[in-house]
Amino acid sequence: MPSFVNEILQRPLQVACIQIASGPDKAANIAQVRKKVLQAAAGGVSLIVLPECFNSPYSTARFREYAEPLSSCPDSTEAPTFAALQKMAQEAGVFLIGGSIPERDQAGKIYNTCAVYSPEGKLLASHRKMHLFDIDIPGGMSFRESDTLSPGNKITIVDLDGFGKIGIGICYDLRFAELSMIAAREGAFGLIFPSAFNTTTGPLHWELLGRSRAVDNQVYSILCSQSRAPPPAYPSWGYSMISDPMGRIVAGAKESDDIIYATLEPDVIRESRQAIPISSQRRYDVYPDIGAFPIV
Ligand SMILES: NC(=O)CCC(=O)C(=O)O
Repeated sequence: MPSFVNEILQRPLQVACIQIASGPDKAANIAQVRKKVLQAAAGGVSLIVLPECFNSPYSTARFREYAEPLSSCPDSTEAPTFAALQKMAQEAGVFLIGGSIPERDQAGKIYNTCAVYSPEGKLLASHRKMHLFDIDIPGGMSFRESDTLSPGNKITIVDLDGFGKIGIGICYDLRFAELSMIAAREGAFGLIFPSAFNTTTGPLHWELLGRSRAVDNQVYSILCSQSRAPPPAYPSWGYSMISDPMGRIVAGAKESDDIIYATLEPDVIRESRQAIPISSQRRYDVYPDIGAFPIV
């Protein structure tokens, strides 16, 4: 069981979140991301995060058209986005949390998938959005990802060599505290959520959820959103933000395109856990230990 004695974040980590809006031109979306990744990397960061569905419009009717097969050796004709991400990570020399794009499996099912690359361009892991965004708020946001997407079935924890572990979720996954808690209990120092929240729930829940996941688990939470695009595009909330383990927002964007930066500090995790020792105060004599859930 990791603790502050056995550092969960081994050294300070400089992070950037790229907040952009995607449009219908896939090649232009990829080119935009590449430009921003190289720009952020020039600032000396080691980890870059992209938003949800950055290679396509965020639309269930369009996902299949933009979907690509995922492999550790992507073909640039068949999978131009995955191939570009792999190359970008290498070119920039950073860990790259590749937001998400629609992924097509061999059976033709489509997933909302985040691919994670090492600074050498190796595919380290992939996360398929587990909780599909199906909501219907009268007079507000209605969306049904399940019309075209299939859900993933695993919690994704990635070892960033030399730093420690992170947990990955995609947007709506943020609402399910179990995913975050299990990743944190497995030793993640940070929870990363490529996102495209919306303007109905965003004002109420986005900041609340981001800060809560950080405080619940005494880790950093990193929420990277699409920026707000004019109608008829999906109304992304924006407001990418990084919260520290005390729930302080240490970097934040507004609605428009931006790159936000923060340094994640081992001391901040250690100090919050020493000051408020919730991990040793849990009442497993009263309720079950969800953090003991086996990861397959
Ligand atoms: N892309 C998403 O999963 C959106 C989630 C969202 O907006 C919410 O309210 O939850």
